[in-house]
Amino acid sequence: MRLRAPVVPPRRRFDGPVTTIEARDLRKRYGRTVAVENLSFTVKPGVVTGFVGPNGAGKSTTLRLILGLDSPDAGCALIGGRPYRALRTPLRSVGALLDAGAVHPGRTAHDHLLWLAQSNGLPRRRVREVLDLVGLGSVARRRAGRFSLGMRQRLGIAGALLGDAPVLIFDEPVNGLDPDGVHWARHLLRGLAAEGRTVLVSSHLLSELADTAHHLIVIGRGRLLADASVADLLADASRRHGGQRPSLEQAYFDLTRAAVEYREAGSDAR
Ligand SMILES: Nc1ncnc2c1ncn2[C@@H]1O[C@H](COP(=O)(O)OP(=O)(O)OP(=O)(O)O)[C@@H](O)[C@H]1O
Repeated sequence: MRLRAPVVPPRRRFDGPVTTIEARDLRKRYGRTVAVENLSFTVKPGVVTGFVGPNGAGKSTTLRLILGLDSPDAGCALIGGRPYRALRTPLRSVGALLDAGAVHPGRTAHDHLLWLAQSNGLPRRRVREVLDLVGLGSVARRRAGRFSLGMRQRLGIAGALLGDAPVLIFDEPVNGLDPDGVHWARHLLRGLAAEGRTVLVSSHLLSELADTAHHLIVIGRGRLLADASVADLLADASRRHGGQRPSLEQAYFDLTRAAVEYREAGSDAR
């Protein structure tokens, strides 16, 4: 089914607290596999920050550590200076889309969001608001099990927006969206940042972020490779390529070339 592209609402200045996401010397290993090693960065409000790296770089692990779904072996992850598990109203503090498939297939889109809203003390009216915002208003009473991948993705985005949080984290948000949907999602993410929110978007495909992100955090083999604005990354790459104008993709390949293989603990003396 083809959904009408939802209208991105006019910008409003977000008047909630200014909040950052911080990773401080994060380390996580699974057996001999290094997932994340000495990883530190700060994600600031007002811009879309892309979180990129090759497959197996440690992006999902980092997001799970930030969202308190896993515990680090060392270091810490903070949202507004607190670990996720210490947040008193988590969904009002941080909205996240990690796995769009994590919806009971027998529940309607409306009931899924209502359940989320009620279990987080959020007003019922937010359900209708976010359904309209993501363009699912007309299929609100349809069971999520009958949704296409793109519709499930929109439902996941709706869940992340439910708490009107100052911090938003999206893992592969355009996965399964058609070109209209991708265009809409880009505007949505940029709009949320323009409202003054902190927006972190993870992807293993730079092309998905090239027109969206203002700033990039690049990781490979669990380590930080770059934490810079898109403009600075392009300027650096241009210097490396003798003044030519390389694409952002070329800049990314330069950074990640040596980091595309998985690594076991102790197998690399870097
Ligand atoms: N629960 C786990 N048990 C064992 N190894 C794990 C576990 N979770 C992640 N890993 C390993 O940690 C490394 C980092 O994985 P992670 O999923 O965080 O990377 P990613 O950057 O999200 O990759 P992708 O882009 O493919 O989703 C990989 O080598 C992965 O196999």
